[in-house]
Amino acid sequence: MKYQDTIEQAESKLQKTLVFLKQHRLAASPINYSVAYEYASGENDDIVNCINKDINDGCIIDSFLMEELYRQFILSSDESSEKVVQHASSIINSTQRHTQKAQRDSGHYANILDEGLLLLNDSDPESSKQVIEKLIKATTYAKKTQQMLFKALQQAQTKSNELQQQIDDLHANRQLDALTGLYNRSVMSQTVDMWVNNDTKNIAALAINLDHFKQFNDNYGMTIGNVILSKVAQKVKSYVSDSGLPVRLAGEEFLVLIPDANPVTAKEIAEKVRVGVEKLQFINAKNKERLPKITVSIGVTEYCEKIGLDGTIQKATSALRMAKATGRNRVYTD
Ligand SMILES: Nc1nc2c(ncn2[C@@H]2O[C@H](COP(=O)(O)OP(=O)(O)OP(=O)(O)O)[C@@H](O)[C@H]2O)c(=O)[nH]1
Repeated sequence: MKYQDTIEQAESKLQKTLVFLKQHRLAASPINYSVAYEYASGENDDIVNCINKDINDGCIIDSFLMEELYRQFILSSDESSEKVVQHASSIINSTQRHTQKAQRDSGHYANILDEGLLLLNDSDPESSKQVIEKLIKATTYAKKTQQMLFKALQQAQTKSNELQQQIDDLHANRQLDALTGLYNRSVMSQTVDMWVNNDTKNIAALAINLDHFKQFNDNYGMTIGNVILSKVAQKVKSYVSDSGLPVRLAGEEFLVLIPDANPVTAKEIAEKVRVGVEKLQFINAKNKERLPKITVSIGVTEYCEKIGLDGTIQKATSALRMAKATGRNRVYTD
């Protein structure tokens, strides 16, 4: 990021950033601050659009969202991509250097060969012997150059495999939420677009939310809360990742989208997830104390093209609210 503001401009943006953080009750952590600054300065359109949309939709601007925006629009475009690009250009430069040297050497070798063949003379064995010796020397040198080139190409191959791995990791990182390993919102939108374009029928939407999680955080702290959140997410994923797309929608809210699942199947899957989470047992690693049961409430609905993904999420969330209102730790289908 590069800012070339005057002191006055920077101060005004700082003020706006602090107001934003205060307004949304966000701690001034480095990540929250960076995203809030980008928003307040209005320079990062992606961040401005996402936050404005969430505000308009009445969504809470929490540190989870800030982290996602940071990873998606600040971190990814700066550090990680830069490292991969640097790595790629070092491979290309090194391979180019070796190839150019090999080209020069083989041109030189061809000249020596041409000249030598012209000078070979049956009637003058002594001069022919000298020519042959020169040719042997040049051949040995050319062989060495080729071996060096071969080695350099092998190294470039190894490096480019590493690079491919880095690119794959980077790609996966951009798709996954760091805490839970579930997919993020941008993968969700892309996947639903793809399903709709392919005429996929019966996309079930399950909105999943941990019950009384605030109380849990208050009693055991955010760090243990984070571990629980991640374990619950893994459990959810274990039931649906073969057939559907598990997404971390917001702080402690997950959404699972399952194509080709009629309402009966969707309800069955939701019930399996609910029971699976209920059965999880957590032990506090520090004092070996057994932690209270964690349960989830689940709202089930069906994707409706007329109202789109946002409308479908709202419908699933309404069903989830009914599951909460009717006692929690239950599945409600609309
Ligand atoms: N540890 C942790 N907590 C989070 C995270 N994201 C959101 N939360 C917490 O989740 C809690 C959600 O609280 P509420 O929306 O009041 O809901 P609840 O206490 O689960 O109550 P019900 O949903 O009505 O059952 C808040 O305390 C948030 O701070 C996160 O990433 N980690």
